[in-house]
Amino acid sequence: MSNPNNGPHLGGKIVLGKNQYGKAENRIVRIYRESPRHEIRDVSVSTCLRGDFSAAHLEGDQSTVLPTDSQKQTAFSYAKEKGLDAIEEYGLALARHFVNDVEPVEGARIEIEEYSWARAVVEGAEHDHTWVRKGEEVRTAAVTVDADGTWVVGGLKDLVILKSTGSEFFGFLKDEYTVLEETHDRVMATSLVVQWRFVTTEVDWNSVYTDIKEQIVSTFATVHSLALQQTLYEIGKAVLERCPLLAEVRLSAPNKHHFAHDLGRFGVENDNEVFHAADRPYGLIQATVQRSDAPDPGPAWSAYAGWLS
Ligand SMILES: O=c1[nH]c(=O)c2[nH]c(=O)[nH]c2[nH]1
Repeated sequence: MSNPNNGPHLGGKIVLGKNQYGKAENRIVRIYRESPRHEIRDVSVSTCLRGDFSAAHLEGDQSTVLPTDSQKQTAFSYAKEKGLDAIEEYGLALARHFVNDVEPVEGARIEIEEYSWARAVVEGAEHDHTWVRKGEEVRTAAVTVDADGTWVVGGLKDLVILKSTGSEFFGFLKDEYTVLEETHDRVMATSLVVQWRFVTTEVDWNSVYTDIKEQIVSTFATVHSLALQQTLYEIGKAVLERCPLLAEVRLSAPNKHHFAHDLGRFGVENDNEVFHAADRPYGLIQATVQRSDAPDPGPAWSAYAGWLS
């Protein structure tokens, strides 16, 4: 085909680049019903296999391809066989299985989200087998296993948090387009995504998770914020100080702007009491906080969903 452009014409050989495949977002609910007081776990599990799958791409030869359906079936069966308590532990079991027991698989990544449920309170008592969905945050885990090692990243997302004072934003750089007014008292709100990289798999996953979440919330509340950037750094620092098993914390925070609404037009005073909660656009502030001696992250952050974007 002729190239109508005057730019460079490339004639190199076409080759297959990086590739991976798996079953995304298996929605698995596990009920523990050994006693009348049932337990529930509710997760979304994505499996992803890495290795030499070039024959499938180049020749349509499936002899090394473990179907994504088999990966899905394994994820469901492991919810019974291995149990589904800490999502990090369950992810480790799945990843190790694919790498150790399925011959062509050189690496596996398991990404999990957990949706939490609280026992319904009926006539003043917690019910044995009815729950209401907790909306507070989604717990996350990403486990990678390959020939070079094992990496576990824990985390949470959708933690919507707001403070009604204790936040300022002033002294910022100004140019001819700057109209933003300085403030010494504003609402600060965000929906936090925080991920933390472990340096070991010898972890009491659930209690560490509880500690980290508590630290995130208390740091957000108690740091007098001069910017969301500073708050993120302080959260990352406090989490690392609290948990020596972590090398690195990554944070992403949309600045959910709350603009004091102009009531002066109606002769009504608005002393930081009535706000327009704007949903977009939003500032998006992201930061990594790590120890100076953090080991190399390897493929810890090499995500499955969104990998090609
Ligand atoms: O905490 C903030 N950081 C910014 O970088 C920024 N930019 C902005 O307009 N408002 C804010 N707030």
